[in-house]
This record gives sequence, structure tokens and C-alpha cells, in this order.
Amino acid sequence: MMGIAVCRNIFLSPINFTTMLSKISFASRTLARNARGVATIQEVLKSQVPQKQADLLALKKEHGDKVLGEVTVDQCIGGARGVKCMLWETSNLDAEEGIRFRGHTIPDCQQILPTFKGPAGPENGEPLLESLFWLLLTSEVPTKAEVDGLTADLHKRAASLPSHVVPLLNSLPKDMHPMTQFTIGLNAAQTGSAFAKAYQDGAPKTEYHEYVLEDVLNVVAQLPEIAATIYRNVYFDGVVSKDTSLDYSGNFCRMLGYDDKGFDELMRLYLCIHTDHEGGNASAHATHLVGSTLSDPYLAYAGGLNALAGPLHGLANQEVLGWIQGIQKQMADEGKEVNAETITQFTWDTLNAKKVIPGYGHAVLRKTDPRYSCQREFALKHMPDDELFKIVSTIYEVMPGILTEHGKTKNPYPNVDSHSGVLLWHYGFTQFQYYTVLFGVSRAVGALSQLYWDRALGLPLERPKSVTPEFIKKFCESQ
Ligand SMILES: CC(=O)SCCNC(=O)CCNC(=O)[C@H](O)C(C)(C)COP(=O)(O)OP(=O)(O)OC[C@H]1O[C@@H](n2cnc3c(N)ncnc32)[C@H](O)[C@@H]1OP(=O)(O)O
Ligand SMILES: O=C([O-])CC(=O)C(=O)O
Repeated sequence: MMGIAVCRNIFLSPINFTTMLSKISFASRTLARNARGVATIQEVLKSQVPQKQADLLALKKEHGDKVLGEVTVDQCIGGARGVKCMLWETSNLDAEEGIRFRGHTIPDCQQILPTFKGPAGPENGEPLLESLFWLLLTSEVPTKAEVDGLTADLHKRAASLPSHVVPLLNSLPKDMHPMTQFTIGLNAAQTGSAFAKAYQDGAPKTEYHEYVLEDVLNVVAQLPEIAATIYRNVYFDGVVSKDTSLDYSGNFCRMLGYDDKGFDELMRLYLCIHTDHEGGNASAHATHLVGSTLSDPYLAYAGGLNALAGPLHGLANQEVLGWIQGIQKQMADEGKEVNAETITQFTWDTLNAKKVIPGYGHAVLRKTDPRYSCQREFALKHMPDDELFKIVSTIYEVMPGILTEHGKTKNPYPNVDSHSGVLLWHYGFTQFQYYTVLFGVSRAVGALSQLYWDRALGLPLERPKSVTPEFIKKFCESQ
């Protein structure tokens, strides 16, 4: 009742949105809390939806005809860089500062989100993935009790993975790329989609988001078993063991076959920082686009995974390790050291061969990726003497200068993929052809949180206009 009264108010006199929204957020949270003072994520979202729907309607009503920007011919031909044409709730990317999850930077999240030990704060370790999932979905910082409730719910939902999925994965050729196996596994799990069933049964569009939320939670819950089965099949004995007394990341580490508290912490950090990178990146955008056709979250995120599997996007982390191994091998063959001088030579050889330097450059960022920086901090804290980390650090010293001299890339600094592999390698996770699957487990949390809001806000089918080269020429000549 309170939510509806306030929303009518906003609709009639749309002033001072921000103050109003923070009051509403608090009110919705209070309303959602149950007798124990702990809300479930479903309760919080249910209490938020009417207000968010009203806000969007009011925004459209008040500002629908305003111009957000123009599109140049370069942007039309050049991958729509900088074109503002997508609504994204969960995160925002600034070219200089990097990512903010619901307004919070990565260091903020490390300060405010609950950890495995309990209270927030770096002294207690890295944030739990479940706490970031809660933040991305609801825009609120959860309590530890709420996060624990979400962890238990996800563990329970993991058991609903349809029984044909693991046998199907077991039957795939071991030399099929892990990302191909991953999308096959997720597509196969789609038989359990609550949304697809509800749609077939004639659910009204006002209820779509309720079924989508079920699927979003189920997909996030089921992905670790799909991912771990692939890892254990391709590289080991195919056996996946769980420990559901742990959090999502800790349990996932056990499923992969790692039992090391240091690796658990790394995986908590890793899974948090790869979740979301606003809407325009290829995997999030693909998920959003496919989902806009009312494909269910399984099919929509499989689309996202296929985009993530490309070397200019998520596969770059595998490429980084391959590139570093290339230097190591060549220098070993030539009896030379891997140092600033030989890295510089190897870099120029790569550039002169008309290939990209994986892990460097970015479509939006124009500074060192804060996800690179926080991984570097982790390495400085936990593995300062690691040989591969030293190579990655030397690459960081020389690469921006070389790329600047080369004169093509708009951003000569490292992105997230430049650092993730070296950390995994340190803990014995050396199967780098698999690394993008880990990225895919994490990206589900961001892309699917947004997909929930896409349906809750009733966003339409995405269908931008394309133009022919003849149209562009004629149009420009007539100006
Ligand atoms: C999680 C992520 O997806 S982060 C990105 C992961 N990808 C990589 O690390 C791959 C290496 N980097 C790249 O290929 C690019 O920087 C991208 C794809 C990330 C961004 O692409 P764009 O926005 O087109 O970059 P930009 O505008 O700087 O490109 C201009 C030119 O510089 C080149 N360039 C950009 N980055 C690099 C690089 N790392 N090495 C060599 N050349 C580069 C581009 O290929 C392009 O060349 P062209 O004019 O011959 O086509
Ligand atoms: O933002 C992008 O285009 C690519 C990226 O770093 C991500 O998706 O994490």
C-alpha cells in the first residue's frame, strides 16, 4: 500500500526523484522483512517492482521525447561505440574510473559486502558472490543473514539440474572447447525453464518476471555443476564432489577439485569482479537481446556465453596465458631471459604480424581496468614472488608505452583478462583453455540480474534500425 501511494505521488509531481527513491528503497526493505527481520531476495524484489515500474513510466512520460545523443556515421560503422541506446540497471562503466555495481566501485564493495567470515571489510576477506548478486538484483546491501539465506537457496536449487544434463556432458568429445560444452550444457538444462512453461501455459505478461526470477536463480545455481563437470571430464576423472556447508564460490572450488582456502578467496574475488560491466559488452548485450524476444533465461544466457567465447571478449584471458607462454618458449629456445627488453621485442613481433595483444585495450575504458588493479593487489598480497606474476608486472611496465608508440589502440592499458590467468595458475589451475568458463559462471550473475529487470519493467523486443551503405552516402550527400 505504502509503495503504491508513494508511486502515485511521484507520477503526479515528478520532483526530487533521488531523495524519494532512497526513502522508498528503505520502506520497501522494511516491508519485505519477515518476522525474523530477514528478507528473502524474492520478498525484496516483489516489494520493489511496482515502484520501479511507476518510476520508468514517469521517466518516459516526463522525458520520453528528449535527445540523449546523436549517431555519427563512424559510430554506425564502428560497432556503435558510445551510442546510448540501452537501459541498464545493475551497473555503469566510466571510461576513467571503471565499473560501479549499483553505484559502488570494487573497493567500495570490498568494504561493504558480507564475506565468508561474516562482516564486511577487507580484513575478513573478499565479498561473497551471493552478496554481490543481492546488490545487483535489488540495489541494496544485504545483511549476512540474508546472504546466508540466498546461499542455502542456491544450493537447494542446484539439485534441480535436469538429470539428462550431466550424461550429455559426459558424452561430449574431450577436445571440444570447454565454452562450446558450456553452452551445450546450459541449453540442455533449458528443459527445466519455469518461464518457458508458464509462457506456454498462457501466463499474463504482468507475471513474466516472477517466472524469470525462478529461472535466473536456477541458472545461477546450476551453472557450477555444468562448469565443474566439464572441467573434471576434460582434464581429470569426471568426478564432481560438493561441500554445501560452504558458500557458492567455496562449493564451486570443491566441485572443480580444489581444497585450498587461498584459492577459495581468489575465486570469491574473481566471481565478483567478472559479474557485470554495464549493458553494452557483448555477453551482456547478447543476453539482453536474446531475452528481449522472450526466450527464457537459459536460452538468453547461452547466447551471452557464445558472445563471451570470442577472443576479443572473454576468451582473451585464455589468449593472455597463451601469449605469455609464447614468450617463455621463444626465449627458452633462444637461450634468453624473459625481461622488459625481450617482452618489448616479442610485442613488436606480435603487432607487426597484425595480431592484437590480448589483455590490453578496451572498447570503453581509457585507464587501467580497476578489475586488473584489484587482481594485482591480490597478487601483491598473496603471491608477490610468483614468477608468472613478475612477468605480468613487467608486461604492465612496458606495454602502455609500446601500444602508444604503435599508435592504434585508443586505450594502451590492461583490462581484466590480462591478470586473471596468472592468479589461477599460481594455485595450480593451469588449464587455461578452460578459463573463460569461470568468467561465464560469474557473468551470469550480472547479465541475468538485468534480465530479471528487463521483464519486470516490461522492456520491449530490441530491434534497432540498420542502414545500407547506399543510404548513408545518399543521406550524407543530401545534408
Ligand atoms: C572482458 C573483456 O572483454 S575485456 C577485452 C578483452 N579483449 C582483449 O583483450 C583483446 C585485445 N584487445 C582488443 O582487441 C581491443 O582493444 C578491444 C576489442 C578490446 C576493443 O576494441 P576497439 O574498441 O575497437 O579498440 P580501439 O578503438 O582501441 O581499436 C583501434 C585499433 O587498435 C587496435 N587495437 C586495439 N587494442 C589492441 C591491442 N590490444 N593490440 C593491438 N591492437 C589493438 C584495434 O584492433 C584497431 O585496429 P584497426 O584500426 O586496425 O581495426
Ligand atoms: O565492457 C566490455 O566491453 C568488455 C568487458 O570488459 C566486459 O564485458 O567485462
